[in-house]
Amino acid sequence: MTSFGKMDLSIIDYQALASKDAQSTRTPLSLKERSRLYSALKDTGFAYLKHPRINQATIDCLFGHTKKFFAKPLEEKIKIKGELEKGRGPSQGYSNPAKLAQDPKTSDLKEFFGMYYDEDTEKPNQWLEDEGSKAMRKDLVAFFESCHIVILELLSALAEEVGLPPEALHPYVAEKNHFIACLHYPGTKADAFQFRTRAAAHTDYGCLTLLFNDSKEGLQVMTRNGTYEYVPRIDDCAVLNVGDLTSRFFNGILPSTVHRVVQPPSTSTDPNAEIPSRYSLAFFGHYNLSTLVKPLDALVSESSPAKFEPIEAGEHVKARVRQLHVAGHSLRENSGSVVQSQPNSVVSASA
Ligand SMILES: O=C(O)CCC(=O)C(=O)O
Ligand SMILES: [Fe+2]
Repeated sequence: MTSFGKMDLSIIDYQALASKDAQSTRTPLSLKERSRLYSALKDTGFAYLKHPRINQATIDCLFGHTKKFFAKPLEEKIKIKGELEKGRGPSQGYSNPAKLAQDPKTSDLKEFFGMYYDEDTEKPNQWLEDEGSKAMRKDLVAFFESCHIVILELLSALAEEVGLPPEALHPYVAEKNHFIACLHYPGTKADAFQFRTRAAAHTDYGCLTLLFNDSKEGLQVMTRNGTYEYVPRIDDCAVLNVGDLTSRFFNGILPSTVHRVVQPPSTSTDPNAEIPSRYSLAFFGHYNLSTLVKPLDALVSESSPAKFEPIEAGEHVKARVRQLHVAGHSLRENSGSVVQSQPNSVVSASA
């Protein structure tokens, strides 16, 4: 197996970033952390976010719920199978690309449970009815609310860094159009990774993503020179990354970076070796569907013209979801331009 290095991402302290003094003024420490956030995201599109209102005990408890959920028989889980006509999209409820996608031979080696804002009564989430699922719902709803507050704080920091008022981007996430994916990458033989990945190379398509992993690794981020590096999990930290639409708002200054999930490092490549399962929890912050996303005026000038045409957030997300659900695996924007032919990339998987 090709050996990959580790990515040296900045660790941003969320509590410092969010802090204010007794007069509700930003402390020097907060201002420093806010500008560190901006430069980290500008460099790589990724950063670690330490203590983001959500502690390790909460994450462990959520993993407890999702482990129980995924351990249920497939017949039970597909009672809430994600389907377009059942709600807001094909991933609201249970999805299993590895078994149920149109092309299960190249699809991601994963299954997941997805939910939107739980108070959406028009297109409600799908839940199983047992006691465990009720507890999972309650805790995921609380997690959703905490992540929403974190997204507001991060957006205010990014807005201020480019000279805008802190609330400038807040109206665009007011509808809480966010999406949570509880992910399970089942244990498998190493052989399975020969032509497939746990999550094929992709960018996230929305606002900002907060990702919480268990101790099993395998997340890789593409560097500027096109190679991949591992992003190991760090205790009490979420992995934060920029989605396509925030990248467009910031005229490409903040990149929406390609990433993927491959065979964990330091596991055997013997085709018969058992590779342990992995769980992760992704909060995909999203803009309201009707938000018109175009490079912020503050970042556009004669010397640095707009790099993107305006696009409606909902249209962009819909187009990406369509790509994803035909193939059953993640595809980056303009997927034809994934030029690497790394052993585990989407290119070799589908060639
Ligand atoms: O599970 C992970 O570590 C990353 C998953 C991911 O990138 C995604 O679902 O968008
Ligand atoms: Fe992702």
